[in-house]
Amino acid sequence: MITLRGLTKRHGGTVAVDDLSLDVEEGRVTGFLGPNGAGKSTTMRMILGLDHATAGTALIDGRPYARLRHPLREVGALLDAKALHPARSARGHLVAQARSNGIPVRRVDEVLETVGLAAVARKRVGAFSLGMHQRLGIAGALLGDPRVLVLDEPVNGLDPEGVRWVRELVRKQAGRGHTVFLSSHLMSEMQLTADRLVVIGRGRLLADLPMADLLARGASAPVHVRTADSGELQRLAGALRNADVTGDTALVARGTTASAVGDLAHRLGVRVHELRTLTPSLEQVYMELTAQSLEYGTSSEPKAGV
Ligand SMILES: Nc1ncnc2c1ncn2[C@@H]1O[C@H](COP(=O)(O)OP(=O)(O)OP(=O)(O)O)[C@@H](O)[C@H]1O
Repeated sequence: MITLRGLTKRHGGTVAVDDLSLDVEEGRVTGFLGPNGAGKSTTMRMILGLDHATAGTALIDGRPYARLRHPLREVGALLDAKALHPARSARGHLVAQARSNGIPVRRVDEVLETVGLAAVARKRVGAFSLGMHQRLGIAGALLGDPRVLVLDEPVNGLDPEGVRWVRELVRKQAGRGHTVFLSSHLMSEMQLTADRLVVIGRGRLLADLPMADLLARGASAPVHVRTADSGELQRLAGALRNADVTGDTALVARGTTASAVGDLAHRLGVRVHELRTLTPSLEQVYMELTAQSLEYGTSSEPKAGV
């Protein structure tokens, strides 16, 4: 379990992390979301003892990182996957990490196998692709089979198979009762991976909820409609204030409800062949939640809804 209490980090006049208190519990995957510059990496660096907190505490199973006897056996981390010596081999990196943490070297070959790098174990890391760097970073995090994993954008640069592999890996770790805390900007992937979400903006906590509760908090779920023919669809689309036509006879309406759309279709004499409330996307809910706290936002106007 990771426990943050009043965790704060200031860089001169910039408050990177602002009085953050939360528990990242074992047995589940907790997603860590926030716009660029929200303070996710800084929070993770403080958990891992790489940045000193200006105020507050970050504890791993009740102790600060600096007081862990065998850090790699208690917490595995992936922060900046590219920060590796380019001339060393993948295996060389992991062997050095294993030796300095009292981990048997045979574990290195196990994790290289787990992350799919066994065939390139003796290649120079300098020649690795971004995806291979990520896999090697994850191998390092898994080396000590720790009960806590802190992963900063682990799927960054991975192909779809790699993304899915990370998802299955972290779900398996949580299934073993381990604590997984991971950040990502890929909302659709986060929706599939995380049980719980922590959202921050400008260093402050915006939400700390189970996934289902966060999705339910969204303004409204989109409504899918299919009509009998395209002319009727056009009539219905013209009468809705916020609708995306998704096919000849299909549209998705936002900011409304299935009953309101059904009533409207009835009034217009539009024959509805399908009417369904869709699960709101995490992306949509996240965008609404963080709209006020974008450090580098664009100025597009939010759409009016009916
Ligand atoms: N060493 C530093 N000196 C000054 N400011 C810093 C330093 N490190 C981070 N910051 C600032 O702290 C804030 C939080 O940065 P951080 O990298 O933690 O955000 P993030 O949520 O990880 O962003 P991203 O999604 O872009 O990785 C930003 O405003 C950043 O500019």
